[in-house]
Amino acid sequence: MLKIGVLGLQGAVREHIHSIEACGAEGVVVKNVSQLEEVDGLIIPGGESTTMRRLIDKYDFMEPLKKFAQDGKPMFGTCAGLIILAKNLVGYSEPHLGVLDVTVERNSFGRQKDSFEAELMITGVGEDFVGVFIRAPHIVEVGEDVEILSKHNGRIVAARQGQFLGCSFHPELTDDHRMTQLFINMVKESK
Ligand SMILES: NC(=O)CC[C@H](N)C(=O)O
Repeated sequence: MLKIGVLGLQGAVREHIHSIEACGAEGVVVKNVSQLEEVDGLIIPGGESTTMRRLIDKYDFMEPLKKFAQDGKPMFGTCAGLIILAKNLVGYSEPHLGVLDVTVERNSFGRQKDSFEAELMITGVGEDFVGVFIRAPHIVEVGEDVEILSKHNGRIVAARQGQFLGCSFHPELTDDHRMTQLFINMVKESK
């Protein structure tokens, strides 16, 4: 059985585990660096990227996460997780992991729309995926190897570059597990 880890330092961890299990894979809450060796792919959940980064540093996850990426293992960042994966962040001089070749702007859907749902057309997933956006970031620009998978009101909200997948919304907060399945398929292909 495929083992999919969810970085368990902060954020919407349990919901991702539930979604992974609904797709027939094993979900592992990754709280220790050594657990990275057990998993075939890793989800970095939504939450608060600055807090998550602080905990990544505190528990010495930065180098092991970079190695996980260098080893070609698939990674999926959702919302704050997308911010953690991105190579460039608008208004910041340094990225966090900096592995997915996109530029991301935080909290970029404006105050009135702090949280909202929108039906999305997502390549490889479907035409009617309900995305839950919570103080969501969006992708401002993508590098040339990056495939844009979805846009909402002209803004890029999902993209893939080889082993890396990122989205602005929270795919784990509905009972529609197609986005999680897309990632699990990437993990299968990488084995
Ligand atoms: N739902 C989320 O993950 C919100 C992300 C958060 N606004 C951040 O900048 O980290």
